[in-house]
Amino acid sequence: MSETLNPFAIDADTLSGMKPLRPVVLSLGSNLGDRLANLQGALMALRETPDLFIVDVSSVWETKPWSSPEQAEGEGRDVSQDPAFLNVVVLAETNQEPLTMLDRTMAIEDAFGRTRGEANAPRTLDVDLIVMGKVEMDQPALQLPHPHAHERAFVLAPWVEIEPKADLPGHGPIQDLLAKVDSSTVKRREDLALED
Ligand SMILES: Nc1ncnc2c1ncn2[C@@H]1O[C@H](COP(=O)(O)OP(=O)(O)OP(=O)(O)O)[C@@H](O)[C@H]1O
Ligand SMILES: Nc1nc2c(c(=O)[nH]1)N=C(CO)CN2
Repeated sequence: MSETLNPFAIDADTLSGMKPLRPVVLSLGSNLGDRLANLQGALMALRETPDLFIVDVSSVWETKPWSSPEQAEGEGRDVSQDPAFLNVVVLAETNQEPLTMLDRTMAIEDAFGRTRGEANAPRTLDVDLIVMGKVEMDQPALQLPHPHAHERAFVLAPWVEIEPKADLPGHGPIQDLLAKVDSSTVKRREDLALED
């Protein structure tokens, strides 16, 4: 039988260059400067990121500065007097590699005046990668899933709002995780929203 030409066929080279789309969850926070404008700008920059497709954005949440239990017990910075954060969670899909995404999110932080000093210091913009599909990484530059996500109400509450059935790999359903953390530290700001 003679071979017919299929105009929709994808050749082998193209196919091997195609990377799978992975779901990605990002946490955005700001507690310095014009917090809402910083989050809005970061969302626009994410929308302009090649090969990153925004699927959903949570409400804006006002959240108390969080620090790890060790830090709260006196090792490290006392964040209790720091200004409150505004936080949102963004769901997206990407075929970028995790470290490429990290480069991009750090460049976005820099563009919004982020300075890097002490851990948990007030910041104009923080963009954390929470999960990227099933990727597991444990390098200083990038840990996936984010090692503190399961204990952070400021991540879990906005995430549950837009993806209630999600699981955090290694920890289970995010609704159950949210039930275990102190939700009195986070409050949805019904008067605020990010624009598309
Ligand atoms: N999942 C991740 N998302 C973002 N950055 C990460 C992640 N895993 C490791 N990092 C690394 O963490 C470094 C410090 O980040 P950052 O200054 O934002 O820390 P932090 O916000 O004070 O604390 P935390 O990382 O607990 O949110 C970054 O340079 C980045 O390379
Ligand atoms: N409420 C709140 N607390 C934090 C936040 C944040 O975004 N929101 N980010 C931190 C470092 O990533 C540390 N603590």
